[in-house]
Amino acid sequence: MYSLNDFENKALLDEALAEEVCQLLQSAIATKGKASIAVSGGSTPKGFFKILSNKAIDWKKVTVTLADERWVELSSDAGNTRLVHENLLQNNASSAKFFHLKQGETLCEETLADLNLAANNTLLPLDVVILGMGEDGHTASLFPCSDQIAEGLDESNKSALMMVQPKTAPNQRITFSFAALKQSKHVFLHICGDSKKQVLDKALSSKDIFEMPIRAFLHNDEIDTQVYWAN
Ligand SMILES: O=C(O)C(O)[C@@H](O)[C@H](O)[C@H](O)COP(=O)(O)O
Repeated sequence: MYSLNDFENKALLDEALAEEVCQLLQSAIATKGKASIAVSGGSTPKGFFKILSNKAIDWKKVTVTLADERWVELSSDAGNTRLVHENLLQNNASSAKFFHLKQGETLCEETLADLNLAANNTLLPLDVVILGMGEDGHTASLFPCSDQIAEGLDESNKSALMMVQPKTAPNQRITFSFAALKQSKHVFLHICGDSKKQVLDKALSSKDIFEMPIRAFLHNDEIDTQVYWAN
């Protein structure tokens, strides 16, 4: 299921989302002494990252990771790691821990097994996940038409992290599976602009998750996806 939170503009959305996430991370820290959050890359979240980075959170108790990453050099503009370092892991948030999804040179079975173990030991289930959405209805790197989409959307998938080779976008990816993301305590979908609203409306209008993987989050009764949208 989902709730739509709409805002007059992007700046108001970024403020509200950062405040909500701040409270959720503080509450997780108060309850269990630590918190974890997975964020998305892309062009949408930069303003939100900047505001969140200034929030008074005990950031050294927070582990930040990405919902997905391109398997490219960490310094590359094509990846999300640099974006997160330059915009979120700044100011107060510079003391947060960062869980790198790209570790090692090749994305082989052994690398994935190590990463899955480390993710299970350090940050899963996530307290907060902020998803983005592509024009084709992909979220994280769960791309429709990729050979890995059945595995990616399989609710009983034991692998939290998996390899995806999109057919419609560049770079091999590593992504959290739907099975892992759906365990997150709080799920947000952060989208801006008219065209994304149209994609959202299309996603809400029918239920085929393989056509639009974001539907897996919007139509699942066990997930309360908070959609944050501004024009
Ligand atoms: O790294 C990424 O690209 C993502 O995690 C991806 O799922 C993204 O969130 C959407 O493609 C939306 O991207 P935009 O914000 O650029 O529209």
